[in-house]
Amino acid sequence: MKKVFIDGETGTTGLQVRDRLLNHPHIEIISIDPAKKRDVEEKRRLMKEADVTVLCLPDEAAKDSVILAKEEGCRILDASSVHRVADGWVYGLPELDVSQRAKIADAQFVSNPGCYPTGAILLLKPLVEAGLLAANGNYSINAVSGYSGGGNALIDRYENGNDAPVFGAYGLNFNHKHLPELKVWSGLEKAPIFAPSVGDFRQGMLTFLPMHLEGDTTMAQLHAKLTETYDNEAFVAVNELNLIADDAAPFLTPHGVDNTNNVELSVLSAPDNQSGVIVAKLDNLGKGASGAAVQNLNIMLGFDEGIAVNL
Ligand SMILES: NC(=O)C1=CN([C@@H]2O[C@H](COP(=O)(O)OP(=O)(O)OC[C@H]3O[C@@H](n4cnc5c(N)ncnc54)[C@H](OP(=O)(O)O)[C@@H]3O)[C@@H](O)[C@H]2O)C=CC1
Ligand SMILES: CC(=O)N[C@@H](CCC(=O)OP(=O)(O)O)C(=O)O
Repeated sequence: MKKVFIDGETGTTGLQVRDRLLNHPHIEIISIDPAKKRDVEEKRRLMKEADVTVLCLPDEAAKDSVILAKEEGCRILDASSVHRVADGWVYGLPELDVSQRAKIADAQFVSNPGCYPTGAILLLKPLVEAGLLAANGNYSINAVSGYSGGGNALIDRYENGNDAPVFGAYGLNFNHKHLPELKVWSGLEKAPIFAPSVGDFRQGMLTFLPMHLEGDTTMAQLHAKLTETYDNEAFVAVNELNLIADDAAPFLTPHGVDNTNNVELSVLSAPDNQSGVIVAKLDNLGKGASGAAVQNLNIMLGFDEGIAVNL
């Protein structure tokens, strides 16, 4: 058995990592006494005992725990957004490219991706790398998330408050914390315009990339590239190309992969085959957080990466 300490076990992400690991045959969770969850020396003791510590903490608290891990030489998987483009850290998106799994397996420090970037990077990276989308292009991404993406505070507002909007657009200062990882790991030269939103549903997420293609590139080519790229990936499915006729417009919802580690990519082409939308669907708490965390833990600890990734 390997031992995992979840620092922040009672938060939204921490609880879901714990619930998944309770079904893991080769991992034992070592828990902190709730009364001591902010006690630095107790954290240090558990980190030293654990094979990997998962940080499910607000950003500032995650930085403090990383200082301890560095002092003790412990392995960390950080679910916060602090280290996603930081030196010395490996980006925990195994499907990023063929070398990523080996990097995750060998790393002392792995950063779990943000929920929105997971969908957007899976869409953009292979298309930019193949030259089908320009690396220096101007892109706009809009997205909608379940309210659990805002952690305990937003969950409380939606489930116990009386002022939560059915729908709200935010991030409109164009400085969302996910922009750096989105730009770097998609291989873009300029950060996209990113307009996220939240709706009155607990979990689920859609990330949209609308586009007009340049030159001879077609939506069918984008679809073929995505299909080829993720052909052998267990957690990324590419739907059939949807060439939209007037009477066949799909109705997309953020649901269908809730509580799983799965991502569903769709290419929706306008009849001209040179404009349309590509879309990623995932569970912000699943592949967007806790499912991805367990997948990364499995890779770090040498287990089959699909063990216990779904609730
Ligand atoms: N929710 C989501 O969809 C996703 C979240 N994340 C990331 O995961 C991390 C956690 O987010 P989330 O689970 O949503 O947040 P929550 O607010 O739901 O949970 C954070 C938890 O950390 C605890 N905590 C705060 N400070 C400390 C500390 N110094 N030591 C120990 N525990 C502490 C909190 O306890 P208390 O309640 O007592 O303050 C709470 O239980 C964040 O960095 C977030 O960016 C990543 C991907 C998706
Ligand atoms: C609805 C909502 O508030 N979502 C969060 C992102 C949640 C997430 O996954 O981001 P991290 O992994 O970086 O925490 C936000 O936009 O800040």
